[in-house]
Amino acid sequence: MNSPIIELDELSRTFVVRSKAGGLRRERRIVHAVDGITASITAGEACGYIGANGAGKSTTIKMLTGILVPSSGRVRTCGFDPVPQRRTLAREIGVVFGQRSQLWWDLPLGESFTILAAIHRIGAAAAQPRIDQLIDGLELAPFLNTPVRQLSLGERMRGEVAAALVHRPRLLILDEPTIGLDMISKERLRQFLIAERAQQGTTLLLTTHDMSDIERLCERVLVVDQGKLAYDGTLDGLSRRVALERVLTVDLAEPSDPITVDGATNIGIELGGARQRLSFSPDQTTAAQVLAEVAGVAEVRDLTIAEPAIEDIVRTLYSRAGGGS
Ligand SMILES: Nc1ncnc2c1ncn2[C@@H]1O[C@H](COP(=O)(O)OP(=O)(O)OP(=O)(O)O)[C@@H](O)[C@H]1O
Repeated sequence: MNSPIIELDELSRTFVVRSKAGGLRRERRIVHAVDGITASITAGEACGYIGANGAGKSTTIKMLTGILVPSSGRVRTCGFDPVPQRRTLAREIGVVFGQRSQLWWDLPLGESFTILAAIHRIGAAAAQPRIDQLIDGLELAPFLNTPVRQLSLGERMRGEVAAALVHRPRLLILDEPTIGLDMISKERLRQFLIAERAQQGTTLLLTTHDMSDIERLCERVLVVDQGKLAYDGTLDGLSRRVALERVLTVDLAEPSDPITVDGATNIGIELGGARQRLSFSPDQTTAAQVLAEVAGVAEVRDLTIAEPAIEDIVRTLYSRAGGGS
């Protein structure tokens, strides 16, 4: 359990971007997509890799999986040098890109799994129990004969996860696995991943813009900003450091004067007082407590709770650290 499965040592990747600068002139700009990241992930861990758009997450994953050559520094994945040893590495890892498919679009979903088993040189007798296990865990039985292009996004994503796990990889890398999914599909996928990890001891590395993915799946978070590592630690530690407010929005049966509640600030009245927004710090009170107090003075018809956005977390982390660089 203690050997590192991912080792990044001053890992960097730059891109040269050329853009028009008026007339025939072209400007040459260097983008430091990943800028000296050092981190080590131990076998069996579940890590979230988060950051704003363009922070460098996908570029890191491409280097980890051997798709992209680092400009400098070192990366080892499952003990291999990913680019030269990409084929060997492919037997040890599973990768799911939320935006890209590894399934055969025109083939029935079930056939993709058999083809993938053959690609990984797993005999039919050994592959079938594993495929059945994945079909069962991801509730894929109703779609096995459906061509992939006819699947809904949620069904396809479950298919993608199964495809990435047919060969029992030690490391599963998920790039935005829940993007575009409804709440129920997200939760199903998360529950499966929790169970898979418990049963197989699979290491998870996932990028996401959804903090609930991190809360449910990961005990460790790495925050990347402008290619640099801004935080590496527990989610609790991150929340303590950033301590971002949550916002409870309540729709009331009747318009009301501004409601005041201990430990929360009323930050907005809409619909003539029928909708009110209360901001609170999770360090000081809970959503349930705030809601109970509101319900004590008005009848609540509906409510939503907004979690802090990853963009806000990164911005706050940096402003507290003195701006980063
Ligand atoms: N092939 C490329 N050529 C030029 N620039 C690139 C290339 N790939 C990435 N970049 C730039 O590198 C930076 C990091 O991009 P990357 O895709 O790794 O970010 P990300 O954190 O995955 O973002 P997102 O959350 O939007 O997917 C961005 O500024 C991006 O424009």
